[in-house]
Amino acid sequence: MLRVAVPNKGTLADPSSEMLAEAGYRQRHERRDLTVLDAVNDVEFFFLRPKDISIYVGSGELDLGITGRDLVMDSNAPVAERLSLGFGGSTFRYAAPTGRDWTVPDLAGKRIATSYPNLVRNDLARYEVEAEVIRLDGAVEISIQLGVADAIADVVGSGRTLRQHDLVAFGDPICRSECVVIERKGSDEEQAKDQLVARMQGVVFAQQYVMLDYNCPRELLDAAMKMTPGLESPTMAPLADERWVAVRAMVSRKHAPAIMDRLAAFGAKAILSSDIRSCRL
Ligand SMILES: Nc1ncnc2c1ncn2[C@@H]1O[C@H](COP(=O)(O)OP(=O)(O)OP(=O)(O)O)[C@@H](O)[C@H]1O
Ligand SMILES: O=P(O)(O)OC[C@H]1O[C@H](OP(=O)(O)OP(=O)(O)O)[C@H](O)[C@@H]1O
Ligand SMILES: [Mg+2]
Repeated sequence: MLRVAVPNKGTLADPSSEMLAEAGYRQRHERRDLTVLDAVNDVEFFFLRPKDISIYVGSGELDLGITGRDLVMDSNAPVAERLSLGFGGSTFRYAAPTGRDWTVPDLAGKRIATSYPNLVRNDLARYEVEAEVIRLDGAVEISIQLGVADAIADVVGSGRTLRQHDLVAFGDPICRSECVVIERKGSDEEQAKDQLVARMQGVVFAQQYVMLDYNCPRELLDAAMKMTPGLESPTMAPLADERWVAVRAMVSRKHAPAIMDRLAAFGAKAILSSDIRSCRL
């Protein structure tokens, strides 16, 4: 049976479970449940702290895990990324009080608070900067005003928390993170792993596209096909009124509103956009 680790708390927990449910897997009903057996798909899910997930997968106890790339890098566990899930995007950055132009070499001899000590130590080594790394569990942005650190290294999402504490990010991002599926190469469950990853990939693709349906005047079909080429080519079906053709094509979700505007301006009618729940491309 395939054994898969899923975040039990934090930013990545709900979207990870929702994506697995969308891919057809059974998920927990009670937030306190630590395991769920999906007998139909022959998978057991383990709900673990995101920080611990790469340790379990790296040790070979679990076959696949869902967690943040930054946490994987901090763990130094022997795991590889299989798939990016398109959510939980963040950067991991140094930050320090505003009012000065900080650079990474300025950190020499300073105290840097972080919840990701290995990630930070590895990055400082790359710059050959020696500094004291202070490990905290969270709320790292407050550590400077409380006097335990001179700078921090932490997850930046919107940047709101940094602004609230008069901190400014500096240096290249230490890591660009998002939620990923990880594996340890060489388990006995390679086929089962491939199947779960393919189903998750189907949901990731589905979220990146919408299905567009519209009616197009027959004489404008060539131009319409150029606007919505679909994957191979759009589906076309004649309407009862011979002057019109129904067109259906997948388009990228990001570009769909602009494409709909152009189709409407062009003379298409009844332009509908609908979500795709899962797909294989
Ligand atoms: N504000 C955020 N925006 C985007 N991703 C975030 C944010 N905060 C944390 N993450 C991502 O979540 C993962 C951290 O998991 P963690 O267990 O620390 O959850 P958390 O969301 O910080 O919740 P908590 O601190 O309550 O446990 C990392 O991969 C990190 O990049
Ligand atoms: O750039 P922002 O959108 O403001 O997000 C960044 C903040 O979000 C996370 O904190 P979280 O809420 O997980 O609390 P924690 O520090 O206790 O982990 C992270 O550690 C930052 O503090
Ligand atoms: Mg956190």
